[in-house]
Amino acid sequence: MRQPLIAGNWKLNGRLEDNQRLLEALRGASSLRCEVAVCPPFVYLPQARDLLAGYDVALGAQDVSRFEAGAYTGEVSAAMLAEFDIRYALVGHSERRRLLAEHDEMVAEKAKRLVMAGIRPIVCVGETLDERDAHRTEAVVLAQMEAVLNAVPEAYWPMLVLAYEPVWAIGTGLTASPQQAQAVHAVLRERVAERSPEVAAAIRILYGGSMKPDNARDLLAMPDVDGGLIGGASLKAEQFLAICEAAS
Ligand SMILES: O=C(CO)COP(=O)(O)O
Repeated sequence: MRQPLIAGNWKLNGRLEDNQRLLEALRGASSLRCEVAVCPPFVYLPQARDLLAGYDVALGAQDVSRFEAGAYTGEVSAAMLAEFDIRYALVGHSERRRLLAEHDEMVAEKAKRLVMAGIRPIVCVGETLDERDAHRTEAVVLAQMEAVLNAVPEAYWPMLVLAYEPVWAIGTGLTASPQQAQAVHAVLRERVAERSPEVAAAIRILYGGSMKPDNARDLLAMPDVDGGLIGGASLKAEQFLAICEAAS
């Protein structure tokens, strides 16, 4: 059985004082049956690590450099993250693909850096509304996923987590229906199965895009939805914890 994972992506939000309240409230998540992770901005990772020490809430970063070290101003490497007990890092979030022109090859390089440093990549894939309307959803998400599978050595595939985040559902209040999400998750898992049935059976595929307490249960009830990547609702302890409970 795949243990559900609920990960909160804070995006570009947070202040020391507000974080403290939120993180203290999230300590309550450590008694739940699902795995819980928070992904604050880089600078707040040490604060989150300190406030969650001794609690079963994992830390994730929102990104990582595709470079190992050197003259890359502003970048944060996988080895640096590994010094801070970081278990997960997002790669390929659609906001970065769109606003910062990240393409599949860069996302794949980042995933490879992470696994080599012992950090589990949460690989985000998802189609835009235009791509969905043009019946290109499957082709888009499969290409995004395969770029990572092709770059990361097979021995490290068990470290991967996938996140299906339809771009049209992120921050819009529109959610993929449970059936829409399930259909894409099943396609992703089938493609992994063609390459490794064992990895396909174990890999967790999260859904992200306006997941809230009132729709989480139905989405998480789908056989191939193994958790959630939560944006807006991860900033409110009550909502985030309610989603974690729905997954437990
Ligand atoms: O992008 C997301 C998580 O990475 C989803 O964001 P929202 O939950 O705010 O739609």
